[in-house]
Amino acid sequence: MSAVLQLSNVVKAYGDQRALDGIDLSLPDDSYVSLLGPSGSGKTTLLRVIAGFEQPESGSIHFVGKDIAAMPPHERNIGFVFQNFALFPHLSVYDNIAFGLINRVVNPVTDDKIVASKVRDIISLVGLTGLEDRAVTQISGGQKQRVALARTLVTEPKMVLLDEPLGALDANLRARMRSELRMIRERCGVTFLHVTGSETEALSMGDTVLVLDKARIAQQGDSDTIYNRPCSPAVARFLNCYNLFPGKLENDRFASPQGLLGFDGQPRKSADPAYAIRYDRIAIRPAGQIAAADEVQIEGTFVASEYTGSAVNAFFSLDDGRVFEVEAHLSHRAPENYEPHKRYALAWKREDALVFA
Ligand SMILES: Nc1ncnc2c1ncn2[C@@H]1O[C@H](COP(=O)(O)OP(=O)(O)OP(=O)(O)O)[C@@H](O)[C@H]1O
Repeated sequence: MSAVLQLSNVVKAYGDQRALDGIDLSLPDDSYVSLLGPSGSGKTTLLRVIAGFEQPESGSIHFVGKDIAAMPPHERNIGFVFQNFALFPHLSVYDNIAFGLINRVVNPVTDDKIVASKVRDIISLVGLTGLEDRAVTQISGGQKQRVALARTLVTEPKMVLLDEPLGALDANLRARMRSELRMIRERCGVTFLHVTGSETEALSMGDTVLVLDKARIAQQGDSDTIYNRPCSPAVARFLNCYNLFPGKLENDRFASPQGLLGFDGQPRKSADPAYAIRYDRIAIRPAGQIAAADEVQIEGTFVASEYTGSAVNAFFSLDDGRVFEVEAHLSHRAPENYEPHKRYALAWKREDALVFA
């Protein structure tokens, strides 16, 4: 797959602080890319630099093979969808969508028939047929999101940047719009770069996931790689599905506050040593049970469980006060009841542990 966008060593600073610190990335054409990162990691800044609303201090940006560093935003052919939709409240759905087409600086469309045909195609693409004449103040949050997207797509951009596009929607609608957005993107065949603070959203939506941490790209890969093989403790921590222990390598084991923990395979190089085990790789057994030779086992006191619909998350307190989380998917086993204040053995396979050292 060819690259639609390439950034090389892009630096953007606000005063002494670097919001982007040497970003190298290459985004494939015709794909859904999720951009995930903690608050303040530089996600919005990266979108703004790509769109041309901010000028980087250094580095190059190539879009569809062209250097666009000096090109103003309206000439870039890159669409932008904001979290707050930014619709014109006094205009109808149709007029909001037509506005960008009629008023754009480059190649405005002045023929009413062409405008009508393009707007109607897009309205059908995003599923708003029948609502053309409705005021945008009289439609739902999800419909407003679709108008915002349609208004961008009607200008036929080569790429669309979406900054937390689902952030203003309630949880139910948010989940529905995730698959809608993916479908709309597939139909129009352009690359979407979607900023989100939610790891679930990023992993479920992106063909490619970019993880930004402290102004740098911490990892870029498909969802499966990011989820199963986070490249650093920072990425694992941010994914919110790994228990992490600090410590250091001691021969072929990892010395942690929970004692010496075994693992298979080679540790990944890291300045921040840690032992990581995923929440859903852990078995809960009666305390005192002997672990198998290929397992690692610690003990913890059961605190509480949280039912999430498809899974139950159980929380244990370890001897040093650390909280340890176990996730049981309900498709794998029926939910079990654990006794508060009782000790349990927590076991996992050595091969499932990830070690950074
Ligand atoms: N206009 C500005 N002036 C000064 N500093 C800024 C400006 N915009 C962003 N920053 C700083 O740059 C860093 C990156 O900000 P950015 O908004 O890109 O982060 P983000 O990952 O999008 O965060 P969030 O998820 O909270 O929206 C932050 O430390 C922020 O305080």
